[in-house]
Amino acid sequence: MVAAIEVRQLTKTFGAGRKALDAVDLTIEKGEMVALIGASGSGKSTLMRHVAGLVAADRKGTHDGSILVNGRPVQDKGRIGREVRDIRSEIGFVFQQFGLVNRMSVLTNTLAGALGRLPQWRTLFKLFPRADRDLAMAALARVGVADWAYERAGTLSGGQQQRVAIARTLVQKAPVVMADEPIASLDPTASRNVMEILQRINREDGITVVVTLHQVDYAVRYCPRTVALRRGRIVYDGPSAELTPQLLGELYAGDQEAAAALWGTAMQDGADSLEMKLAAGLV
Ligand SMILES: Nc1ncnc2c1ncn2[C@@H]1O[C@H](COP(=O)(O)OP(=O)(O)OP(=O)(O)O)[C@@H](O)[C@H]1O
Repeated sequence: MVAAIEVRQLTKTFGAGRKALDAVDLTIEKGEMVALIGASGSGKSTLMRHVAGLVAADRKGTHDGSILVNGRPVQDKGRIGREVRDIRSEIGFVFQQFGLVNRMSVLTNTLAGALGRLPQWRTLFKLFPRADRDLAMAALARVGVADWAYERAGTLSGGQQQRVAIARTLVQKAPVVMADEPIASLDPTASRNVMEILQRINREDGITVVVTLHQVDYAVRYCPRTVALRRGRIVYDGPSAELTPQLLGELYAGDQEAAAALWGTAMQDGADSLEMKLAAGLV
């Protein structure tokens, strides 16, 4: 079976020789829900941008540096593929800051997901076919914000706006959703809600979901598999359930602040958190 995302030997150097990504190999099968974790600056967003074909990897060196999405080449040896716009239409993007047009209605923002498959004259006049309007309303109902369909997007709470962003990917009919820190600006309740919706579209629709997270506890709770990055290299790729404070302490040895931050809220609310931190060598 063709993988949803296949990254081979991807290396990206910025500026004076600092590798933001260092020979990254990663295969994500269709229908998986994968967390991408790592401290600030570990390369999560850079990897996402490469998969989206927004940034080209290094050309030099011995690395192959290729990325396929649904078997189609996003980039190869530092060159962005010719079909990249078309491939990108198969990826739904969700960002930390929602990426909605605040002054437009929630419904119009959701319908924007259909733009890629409509002729330009329709999009210019915002003439969306009935089927897409129905699809958008159904998507908004699914994420629980249908009652706000005719409100301006900017008036919604952060959690509601993020749900609209997910509804937009449903209208896009994207088989792959890449969510870059979708809960970083949200409170715990809204965060759980957004993660539950991502989990639902993964389980019910078979949509492949890749989500970057700062905190491991959300990865453990919602994503069967976690990929951990450190300084541009994959230091863990396996079941989220096997991630323990001890293991994180080992993975991020010498960077205790990063390990402690990644363990995050799970550390804060357990009565045994000090013991756990001690066990992990974090204090
Ligand atoms: N356009 C750029 N020019 C120069 N350096 C960059 C650029 N983009 C990213 N970097 C560097 O690449 C490294 C990885 O950054 P990246 O944003 O991917 O990390 P991240 O894991 O997503 O961090 P965060 O969790 O803070 O978003 C960092 O050292 C960053 O400074």
